[in-house]
Amino acid sequence: MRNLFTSGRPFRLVPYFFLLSLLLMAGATVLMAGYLRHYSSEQLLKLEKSRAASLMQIFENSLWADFRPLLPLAKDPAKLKQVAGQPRLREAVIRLMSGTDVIRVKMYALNGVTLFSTDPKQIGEDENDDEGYRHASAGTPASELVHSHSIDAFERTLTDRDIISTYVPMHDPAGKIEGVLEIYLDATSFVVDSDRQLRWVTLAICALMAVLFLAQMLVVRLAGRIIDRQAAALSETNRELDNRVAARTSELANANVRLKGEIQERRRAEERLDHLAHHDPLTGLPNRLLFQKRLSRALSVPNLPAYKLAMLFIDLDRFKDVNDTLGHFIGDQLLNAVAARLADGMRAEDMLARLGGDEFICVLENIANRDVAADVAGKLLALFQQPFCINGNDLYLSASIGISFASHDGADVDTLLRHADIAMYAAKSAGRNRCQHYTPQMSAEAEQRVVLERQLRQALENDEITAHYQPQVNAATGRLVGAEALARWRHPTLGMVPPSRFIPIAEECGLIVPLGDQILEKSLRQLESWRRDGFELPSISVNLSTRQLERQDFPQHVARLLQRYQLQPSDLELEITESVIMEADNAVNILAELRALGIRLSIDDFGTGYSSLSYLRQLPVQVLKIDRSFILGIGKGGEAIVHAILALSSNLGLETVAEGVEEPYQLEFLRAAGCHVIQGFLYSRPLQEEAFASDWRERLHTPAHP
Ligand SMILES: Nc1nc2c(ncn2[C@@H]2O[C@H](COP(=O)(O)O[C@H]3[C@@H](O)[C@H](n4cnc5c(=O)[nH]c(N)nc54)O[C@@H]3COP(=O)(O)O)[C@@H](O)[C@H]2O)c(=O)[nH]1
Repeated sequence: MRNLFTSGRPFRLVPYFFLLSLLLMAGATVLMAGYLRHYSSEQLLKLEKSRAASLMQIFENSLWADFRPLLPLAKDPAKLKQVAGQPRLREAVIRLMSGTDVIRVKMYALNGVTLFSTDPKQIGEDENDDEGYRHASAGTPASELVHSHSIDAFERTLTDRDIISTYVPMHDPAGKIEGVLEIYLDATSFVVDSDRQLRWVTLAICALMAVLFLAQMLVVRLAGRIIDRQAAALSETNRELDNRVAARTSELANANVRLKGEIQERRRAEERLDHLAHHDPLTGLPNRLLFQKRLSRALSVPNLPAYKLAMLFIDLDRFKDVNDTLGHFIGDQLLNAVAARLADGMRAEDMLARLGGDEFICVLENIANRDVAADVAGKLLALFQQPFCINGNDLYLSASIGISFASHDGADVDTLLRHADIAMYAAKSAGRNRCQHYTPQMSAEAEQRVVLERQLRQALENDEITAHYQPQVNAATGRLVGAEALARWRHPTLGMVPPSRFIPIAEECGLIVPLGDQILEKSLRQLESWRRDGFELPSISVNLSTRQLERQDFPQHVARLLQRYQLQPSDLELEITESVIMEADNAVNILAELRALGIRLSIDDFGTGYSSLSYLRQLPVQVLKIDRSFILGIGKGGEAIVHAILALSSNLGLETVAEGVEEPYQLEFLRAAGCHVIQGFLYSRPLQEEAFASDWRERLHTPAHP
């Protein structure tokens, strides 16, 4: 709002007030002076009127009788002049008025004719037009003040005079007006006095007004300065305020911009958090949480028909080996590549999620029938036929898939997931790289595994686990060079439980540590026992699991056992698979400690893992066992691989053991190729200690060929 202080033009109070006040005061002074003048002349006239009335009374009493006879002559002016002009009358009047201020007397008849005048020239003149005369003839005395430069008085001429002429009615004895008397009074002295007084009074008023004006001006000027200062201060304050408001507005605008930015940033952060909370950071696929939410929603449809929604549980085969041998960086890249390939192979409406590790879930909604799920699973498995190129290396991989159907195999997320997992496990057990539909039988088997675990625990407590021994024969000489101790479990009711059944369970539940310890101690005790009996078996091989190798005191434990049974470290060979070495924490150091003790170390199932050759060179191993799968290839085109492994082993300065040799041609090939030791059913199955001793005691020194 624009006002005095904000309009930009300061209000000039003093000049405005000066002008206005001057005008008002001058006006007031003029009015007051005028009024005083008017009042004093009124007073003067009033006074003169009363004096005239008194003089009239005197005149009426003294002389009117002499003049009354003139009244009839008013109709005849000539005659009137003659009669009224008589000096006698004039002198009588002058005599009567002498000593007074009266300078002229006139009388009028009621017809307006001048009946008498101390100036004889005026006798007979008509005064009808005179206002004073008209008022007096009507009964009202009237006075008027005039200034005369020159007037004839009784006996002289007066100059510059203020004259008051007063008209008063003359009455007959009955009180009836019969004429008018006009008396001229010289009021000059009064007027001069009055004017002088009036001048003084006016001067006093002017002085008072001037003082008042000056006082006002001082006050107003002072007030003006104060107002100016306040206005300036106010204006400054306003400016400051405006500046502050502008600055604050700008700050607020900036803050608003920042706030908007922060809100957007927060929204983005929330979206990121939400995305992180619901997605796998490695592959970007939905994670377990999002998968559960979406599946719960899909399952909440009432009366969902069977075989309309399928869940595919995908687990990569031997992925752990990749991770362990090639490292997590390659493993992560491989998982990413797998996720991308799986996503490409699926319909947009299907959901692919990563549960963690190498486990993926695929949910197929609105499928036509049960076969569709198997078809999709087949397509997904086919995606693995091509290698994954990671860091320039072609990696071959397969997957196992378990399938469960909503309604049919479970109504909720957990049940469906558990059953798909069980089916996947069955696919793995059946040889991997395949898919399996869930069946209740699988659950039964899973339960059996739980039962078996409990029974295995009891078996260990009851010392039901024994060791059987399989001979190892020098390929060139046919002499017995050692034996591999293999765990055997004869259950009181189940009978013989194969190691392929209970060893994986023992590894899963951790029972492999006490089991491995028992086999190790029993083998060493047996070796010591045989030697006491004169059966000088050169050495004994024992399998080692990841969990055992992870025990930091394992080398000391082995050393104590060797000492207990008075054996040399070289009497013992420990077999470790590539995956065991890769899986176990600190494996290389533990192996180094074992080697430092003098214990022989052997790489078991060589060729099935992913260990790199450079890594192999660093291991303190002395023996390399060629996996049975390669031996099976002999005679079937797989000889080159066996040659390569033997050459590698030779280059590394390792002894080579071929396991799973069943056929004579395999033996012939291996012997010709330079393999050092043969182990397999061709020579013997694993045997109980007595059988082993009785069968092989003699063959220590005598070459024994099958
Ligand atoms: N950690 C431990 N693992 C152990 C222990 N005892 C056994 N095992 C491992 O269990 C797997 C199965 O063993 P098993 O059924 O005893 O099979 C062994 C041999 O019987 C078998 N073999 C030997 N020769 C032949 C043959 O000519 N044909 C044929 N079909 N099978 C044959 O090979 C198994 C020996 O394998 P390996 O140990 O790799 O030399 C097996 O992986 C065992 O390692 C234990 O105490 N601890």
